[in-house]
Amino acid sequence: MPLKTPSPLRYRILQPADGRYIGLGMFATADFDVGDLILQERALLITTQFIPPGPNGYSAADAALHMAVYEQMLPACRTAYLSLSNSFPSEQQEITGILNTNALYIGALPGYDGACGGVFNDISRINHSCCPNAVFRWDLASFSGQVHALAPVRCGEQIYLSYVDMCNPRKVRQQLLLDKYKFHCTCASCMLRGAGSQYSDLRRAFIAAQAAEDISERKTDDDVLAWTSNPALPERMLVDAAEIWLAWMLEERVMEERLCRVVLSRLCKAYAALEDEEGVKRCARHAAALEKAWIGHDGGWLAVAANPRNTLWWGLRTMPRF
Ligand SMILES: C[S@@+](CC[C@H](N)C(=O)[O-])C[C@H]1O[C@@H](n2cnc3c(N)ncnc32)[C@H](O)[C@@H]1O
Repeated sequence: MPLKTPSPLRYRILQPADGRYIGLGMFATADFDVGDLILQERALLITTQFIPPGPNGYSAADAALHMAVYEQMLPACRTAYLSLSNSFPSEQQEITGILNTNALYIGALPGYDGACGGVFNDISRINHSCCPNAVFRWDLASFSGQVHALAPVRCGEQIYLSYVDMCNPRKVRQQLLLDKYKFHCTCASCMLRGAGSQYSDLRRAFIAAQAAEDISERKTDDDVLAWTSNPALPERMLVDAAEIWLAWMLEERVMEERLCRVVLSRLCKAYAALEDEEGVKRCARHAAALEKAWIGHDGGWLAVAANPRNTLWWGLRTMPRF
């Protein structure tokens, strides 16, 4: 499939003015809403060996593979590749150091079940934040990498991805980033101190714990049905709890994919059961935007937002029972 990157480009690669990041970063030159495509780009290089390597670095066979892939690149791609940053100057070959610093996870490709990584001319310039405003996804149909907004991004703001699991507490994230990517994270979340930092760690731990629970769609349906059929349970019991989960994920900018999906689905169903049309629309639109960022399309949520009264859950809590 052809690429869909908007023309002219709606971002620029610049040196961050605040000096907090090493090297360059990507900045928005337009406003983006949640789910909007910021850019789409084919990789300079794709390799079947995904980084980072084990504690002993890459084997000689890995290094030979990197060299073989590099040698197949077109000259213009090689020049672009060599101009990317290298946080591993001690690696025996520069090509491997650049790969370590810049590869993004692509996952399996048809014909190869292992994990692949890709290096990109522009996407690999995106700095890390533990409270990112964008997400990377591999789009097989166009054989390219896509970056979508995960939060509203205003013109002039820097675009960030997360390189590590954001549910970890600050200290663990910092150590992971130092070990795997050789930098001290200076993102807004890592700059929090004292009670602010403790509160952030607590909320992330809570998000991780919830995500590890049985939060399947089936469980959601069982919970919503149990609540609709028991008038003794408080009317806003389900929505109040789910709104708190959602608010914490939004405030931390930790949009844990599995948990977000279930929380928004739970909210849509509970609001429908309460005949709260605006509640369903708001949550279904949010779910549609996030799905666009994660899977490339709205996942059917726009149809729910367009017609909340058509859902199976409509009025289940408010209608008289026989
Ligand atoms: C994929 S590159 C990102 C683009 C890079 N800044 C450049 O100039 O090409 C990753 C490197 O950028 C720097 N970097 C990324 N995020 C950072 C952060 N939150 N704090 C400090 N340095 C960061 C580190 O040197 C890291 O190894």
